[in-house]
Amino acid sequence: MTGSTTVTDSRTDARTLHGTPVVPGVGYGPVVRPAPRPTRPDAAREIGEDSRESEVERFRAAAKAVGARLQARAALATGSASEVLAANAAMAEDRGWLGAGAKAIKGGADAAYAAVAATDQFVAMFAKLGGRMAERITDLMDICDRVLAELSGLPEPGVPTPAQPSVLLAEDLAPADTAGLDPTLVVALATSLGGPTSHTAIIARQLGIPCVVAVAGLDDVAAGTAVMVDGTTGLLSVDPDAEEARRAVDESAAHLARVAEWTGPGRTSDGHHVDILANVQDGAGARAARTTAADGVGLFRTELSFLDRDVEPTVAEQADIYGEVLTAFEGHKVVVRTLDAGSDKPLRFATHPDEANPALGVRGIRIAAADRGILHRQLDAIAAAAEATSSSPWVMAPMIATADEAKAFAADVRERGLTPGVMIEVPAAALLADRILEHVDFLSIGTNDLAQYTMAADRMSADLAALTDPWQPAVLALVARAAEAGAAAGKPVGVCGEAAADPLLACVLVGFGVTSLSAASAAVAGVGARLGQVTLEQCREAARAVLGTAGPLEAREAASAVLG
Ligand SMILES: C=C(OP(=O)(O)O)C(=O)O
Ligand SMILES: [Mg+2]
Repeated sequence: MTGSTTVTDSRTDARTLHGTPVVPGVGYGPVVRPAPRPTRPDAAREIGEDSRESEVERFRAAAKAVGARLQARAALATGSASEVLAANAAMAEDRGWLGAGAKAIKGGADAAYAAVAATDQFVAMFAKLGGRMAERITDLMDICDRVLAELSGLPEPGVPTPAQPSVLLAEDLAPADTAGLDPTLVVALATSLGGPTSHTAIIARQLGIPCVVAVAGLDDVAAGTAVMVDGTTGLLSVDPDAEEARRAVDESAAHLARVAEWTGPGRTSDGHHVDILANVQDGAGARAARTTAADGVGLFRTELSFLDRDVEPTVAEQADIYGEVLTAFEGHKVVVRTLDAGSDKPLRFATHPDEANPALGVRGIRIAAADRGILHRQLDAIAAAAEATSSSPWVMAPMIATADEAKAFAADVRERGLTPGVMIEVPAAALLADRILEHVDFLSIGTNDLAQYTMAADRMSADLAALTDPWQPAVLALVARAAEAGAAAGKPVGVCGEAAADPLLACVLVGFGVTSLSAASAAVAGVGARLGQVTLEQCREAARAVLGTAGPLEAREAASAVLG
């Protein structure tokens, strides 16, 4: 039940695939695909004594080619992406690492095995040193894979950096892969797996790359084929008419440019104020969000800053990172979420290992139940960042299920002079929102997980994408209940899940009584512009209408009928 089909466009005879649209916009170009990681040899191939010198040369030449390629990319990239690529290029030609490889070859090993042996040696050393050195492990393993691929004549592993604007197709992408994408070179993105709230979708939205997920038949589209991805309709056309495709890209860009002219503040056409905020994951994201009309940050996903860490960052390191976001939005509202580790966002230093069912396991605030120290150190870091930047961030906990959890969290937050709130993303919390509000100052509804847990459907599953649709009336009924509890208590209730990034649904949420909408930077203007076209009464009428429907399609239609 994917809701995805394959049809033939009779006008162009192009093959059209259907998926779930997640980031609006149209991109057209040749397909690039991530290359698989090479298999690491676990035993050496014996090299005869008289061939060892040339084997050393082969090893050095492969490392040099990898370094040169990374260096060339660094020269084309800008900002931190360029710095990271240059540092990795230097690592490929590190004398210590090359020396360790050459030594293994002189001992009789082949170049591929020597690359792995040298890497293992340095990985062990970096792990022992810890801190910043330990963070280089992933980079070094990546260099090793690239050298192995070069030695075997295979394409470079991982997401390629295309030479021309291209469309990236993949099964699914890790957050680390998508975070480094250059939107001028990857003009659209489509995956065969992943739901509308998967992190591929979230990061694509942050980068403003048109994106469609859960596309059936995608795996059959070969690299190099010209495709057009429409992130508004969810259609992917294979080999479309080139002229028509270019026209569609231009029209979509013109539409997005008109929307981008929206400058805020967030309000309905009759002046009802709604905070339109941005979701960010680090300082760079916050600085980018600052260039939009966002009134502040409604969700700072702190865990995304630490996906590549093996060990918990120190309080000082954390404070620096949080301070960057606070500085970018000086004088504005910033809502910091404490670590939401586990399940689809595993952190090596905070995730409970070996769980049969991680989405229902020890994730989010539940980690603090086992290790309160990790939460306290993070709150200390947020308090230190607040003091250093003279700001007053709001702080919220993910995955709260009970009023007692909210009470304990609020006490820890207030102790540090900060404002406590919680996320509503577990149905139990939505149902008892009134009792939770006795302890905290605000709520923020995470519709991504709320949909997952309400519908008992994995948010990462392409097969279940129709169930995790935030337009599901059951999910919306819980949102309405939490918003009502907030209105009764006179406390703000925001939405920071992907529902807030859908301009039509955003109006419905306002109709429920939601006081702020937080979406990826790329979605801010679209949401603000749409809200400015409707009255508060229209939003309320649309909200009443969707609650009377039986399914997401009917709910969308009911809202469109009222909101236009
Ligand atoms: C905002 C949410 O949190 P995340 O997507 O990071 O789990 C959510 O669940 O809606
Ligand atoms: Mg969540």
